[in-house]
Amino acid sequence: MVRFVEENTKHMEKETGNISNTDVTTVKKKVLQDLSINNGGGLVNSWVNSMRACSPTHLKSLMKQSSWLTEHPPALDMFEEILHVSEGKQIVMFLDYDGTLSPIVDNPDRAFMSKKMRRTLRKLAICFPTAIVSGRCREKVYNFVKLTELYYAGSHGMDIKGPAQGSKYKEGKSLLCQPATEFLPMIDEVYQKLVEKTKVTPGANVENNKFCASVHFRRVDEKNWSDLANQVGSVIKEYPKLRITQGRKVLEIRPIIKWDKGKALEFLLESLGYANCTDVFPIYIGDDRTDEDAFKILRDKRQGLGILVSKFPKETNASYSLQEPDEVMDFLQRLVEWEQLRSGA
Ligand SMILES: O=P(O)(O)OC[C@H]1O[C@H](O[C@H]2O[C@H](CO)[C@@H](O)[C@H](O)[C@H]2O)[C@H](O)[C@@H](O)[C@@H]1O
Repeated sequence: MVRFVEENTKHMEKETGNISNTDVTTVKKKVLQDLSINNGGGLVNSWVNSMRACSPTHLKSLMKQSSWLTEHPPALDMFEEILHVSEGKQIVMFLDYDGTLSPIVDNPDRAFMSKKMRRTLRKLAICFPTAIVSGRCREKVYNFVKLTELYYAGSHGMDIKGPAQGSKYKEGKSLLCQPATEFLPMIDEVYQKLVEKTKVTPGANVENNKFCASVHFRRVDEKNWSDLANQVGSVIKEYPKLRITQGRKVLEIRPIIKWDKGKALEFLLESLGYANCTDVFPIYIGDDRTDEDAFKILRDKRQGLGILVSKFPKETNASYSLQEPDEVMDFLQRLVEWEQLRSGA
């Protein structure tokens, strides 16, 4: 196990140049977390247990809703305060897709966004630079959203593209960032293997997200979760350059490079000309564990704010909460109305 951790850490060093001791520790921690899935046996259950632990009933009993809401107040109730702290700063919007703009559904191919949400997003993108940051591949999330005037960061931020047209925030040159292109053949290969390996598990579904892959547990009977996690582990253990992270009833298989939704947020702010600016106010709204990387960046930098979409108390680096996509839409709509009033548009 030690050798595996060392090899992955070395690989990270190669990928990212010189990294600090803190980074090395973080990577080792990540690799060890991955190993708890990859090594099979009793360890594979740690992921399944973690997924169960994330279930609403368990979370409810762990944390009291009322004290959680005190720590992460509803963003709609705090709207005026949020506007107050953003005063004089350029708001930049970052939005996750699944569970934030569209409701969580059993079939990932049917996670449609409402027309009203699309209309709101279109107006939002006129008011502020707006990016969608998703675990899905960029093309897929674009096909759901269908707005050319937005920035899209697909595959957990590993595939970033600027607006095709219609955005007043568009840079002169076209923006494209794909830090994991060398992994494309590997992800393709792993995707095929995962499809083959998991087909014995009823309800399992593997999604090819271009620079990463998702194995869905949502339609799998809970008694088969350990089997499915074992199948995934048995494929991934042959690929030390890949790691596994957990989303909502999904395992995400991605390159072990130092890139995530937080890095994507930083990259986009820099591309928009707001690197190290004090007069920028990024707002990131997301519902997933993978959004925590972005919430953490904002919290650490004391810049802007993160809003977690959740009906139940959860450990989070976000400052505020919204319960569901309908509340996200109300929040975005209020932002639009406020900006239109403010700018006299
Ligand atoms: O970053 P996101 O935009 O939130 O994408 C994360 C994953 O979202 C999708 O899966 C989730 O939503 C599905 C549809 O509602 C649901 O069936 C699944 O259980 C959720 O995990 C998407 O299918 C994945 O590829 C994304 O990685």
